[in-house]
Amino acid sequence: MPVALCAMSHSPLMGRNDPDQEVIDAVDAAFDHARRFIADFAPDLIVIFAPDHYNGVFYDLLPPFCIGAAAQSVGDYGTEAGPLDVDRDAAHTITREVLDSGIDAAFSERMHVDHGFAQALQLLVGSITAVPTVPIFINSVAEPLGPISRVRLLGEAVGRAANKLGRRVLFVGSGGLSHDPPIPQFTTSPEQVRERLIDGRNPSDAEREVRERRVIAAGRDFAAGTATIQPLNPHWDQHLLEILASGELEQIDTWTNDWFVEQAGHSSHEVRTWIAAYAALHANGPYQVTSSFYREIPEWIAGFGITTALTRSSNHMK
Ligand SMILES: O=C(O)/C=C/c1cccc(O)c1O
Ligand SMILES: [Fe+2]
Repeated sequence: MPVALCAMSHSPLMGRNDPDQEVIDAVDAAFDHARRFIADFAPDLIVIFAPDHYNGVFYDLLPPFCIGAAAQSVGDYGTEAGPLDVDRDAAHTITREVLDSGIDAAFSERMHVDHGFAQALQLLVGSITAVPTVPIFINSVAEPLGPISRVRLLGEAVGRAANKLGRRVLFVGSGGLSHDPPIPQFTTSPEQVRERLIDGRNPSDAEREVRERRVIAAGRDFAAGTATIQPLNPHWDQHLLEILASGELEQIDTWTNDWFVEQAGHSSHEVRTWIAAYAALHANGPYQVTSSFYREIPEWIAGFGITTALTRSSNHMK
C-alpha cells in the first residue's frame, strides 16, 4: 500500500502576530499545495508525530515517546478541543511493533495533546477528527532528551508497522525548525514555575491567557528585534531540509542535543518529529520530496517549513 508524508512547522502565533501579507500568502499557498497533495493521496490513516508544550505531558512522568490509543486535545491557543478520532487497533499494532523493535515507548489510553497535534491536523485535513489518526508524542521540549538516533529508530519501527497495516498511511511531523520560543526550562525556572512543569494539568482560563499573552508578546518583540531569544538559523534549517530530502537520515545521528540548541534554539528539538516521520517513510522504501517550502518568520518565532514526500513505489501506485 502507498504511504506519504507531510512535515510542517507549527506556531500558535499564526493569526495572532502575523508577518507581511506577502509572507502569509506564500505560507497559505504552501499549505494549499500540501492539502491538495493529501487530498490526492486520500489517506485512510494519519500517523502524526508531534511534541507537547507542558499542556499534556509533565515532569511528574516524562516519557521520551508515547503512542496514544485514545487522545484528547486541550484546545490551547484556540485550537480545536476534544477527542481525536484515534484508530485504536492501528495504535495497538504500531505499539507492538515499536516495543518488539526494542524502543520503549509509553502507551496511553487517554493522551492529552496540544497545538502541536491539533494545529497540524486542522491545517492539513480540516479538523482533529477528519481522518482516523494515531498520535505519537515525541518529547522535544523537556530535557533531558535521549540521543537523536533513537528518534530515527522509533520512526523506522512505526514505518514497518504501517507497512503491515495495509492502509494508505500519511505520516505527519509537526514542529521545528530552528526556533527558541519562551518555553520555560526546568533547571532555570523558579519554584512556582517548576511546580507547573511537574503537574500543570487543567490550568484556569486566566492562567492559560497569561501564558499565551506572554508568548504572543515575545513574538512581537522578536520581530521588532528587541527580544532576547535566540535568532532563527535559516542555514541550519536548509541543511536539515537537504539531509531529509537526501534520505541519508543516519547523518543526523551524530548531532548532539547541545549542538541542536547552540545552532537552532531549544525548540529545534521539535525537528525530532520530522526525523521520525521521514524515517517512517524511509522504512517503506526510497522516497522523493515532492514539495519543499521554507521561510524565516520571526513574527511566529519559527523557521517555517512545509514539505511533502512519497515513496517512489507510491508515486507509481497513485
Ligand atoms: O507557548 C507555547 O506553548 C509554544 C509556543 C510556540 C511558539 C512558536 C513556535 C512553536 O513551535 C511553539 O510551540
Ligand atoms: Fe512547538
